[in-house]
Amino acid sequence: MSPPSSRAARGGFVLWFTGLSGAGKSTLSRAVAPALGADRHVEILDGDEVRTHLSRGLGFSREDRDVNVRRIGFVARLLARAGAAAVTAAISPYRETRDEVRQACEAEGIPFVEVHVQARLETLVARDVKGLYARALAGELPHFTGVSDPYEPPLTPEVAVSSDADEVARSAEAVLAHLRARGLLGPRPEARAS
Ligand SMILES: Nc1ncnc2c1ncn2[C@@H]1O[C@H](COP(=O)(O)OS(=O)(=O)O)[C@@H](OP(=O)(O)O)[C@H]1O
Ligand SMILES: Nc1ncnc2c1ncn2[C@@H]1O[C@H](COP(=O)(O)OP(=O)(O)O)[C@@H](O)[C@H]1O
Repeated sequence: MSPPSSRAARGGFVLWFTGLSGAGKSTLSRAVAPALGADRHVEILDGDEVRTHLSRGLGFSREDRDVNVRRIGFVARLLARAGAAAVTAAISPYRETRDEVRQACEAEGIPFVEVHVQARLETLVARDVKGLYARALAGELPHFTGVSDPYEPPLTPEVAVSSDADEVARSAEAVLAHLRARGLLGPRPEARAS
């Protein structure tokens, strides 16, 4: 196994989006991904997609969510160890479990960047892309995050964006600016040219 310094030289990191269903995790992960890939491989581990493959059969109890989040964290860590930008987009509602994944990454020298994608419940209910909030509010979906199940927001995320207040491009730029400031991304293309 190679030492952490050579991993860091290849530039792998974990970019972890967390937030309620419909807050914009997938949208933002897709928006930032092209900018991450200039000099490294990029993979997106999307909650919905993971649940059709890696976590097929898991439900939404605390135990099942924790298994799901730990699996996503494990795969993200392997990808980052190999030099990729591993982008994750799962609700990941429990602080302790997210922090466990963070610690496992940081123990190996892998940067872990947590992005809280905030949105007011009323915005999500109005959006209701999948019709799940209507069902949850009608009592038809028990354990629905933010309605009938907990969501523990990060206390000190590296980046917090609000999809109520900001356009996708502005939120994406906030994430990319943080990555640049950390030295995880090259300069903007126009800055490089000048
Ligand atoms: N009870 C309940 N609570 C929350 N979400 C539910 C639930 N049932 C189904 N869904 C759909 O599953 C998606 C969330 O899966 P995740 O893997 O991201 O959740 S978790 O991190 O394990 O908590 C989530 O997708 P996103 O909207 O992409 O977040 C929902 O579409
Ligand atoms: N500022 C914004 N940031 C992110 N998504 C937004 C924003 N404004 C509207 N949306 C819309 O909200 C929805 C978010 O859905 P999605 O990205 O699948 O959320 P999640 O992955 O968190 O469940 C999309 O339909 C997206 O177009």
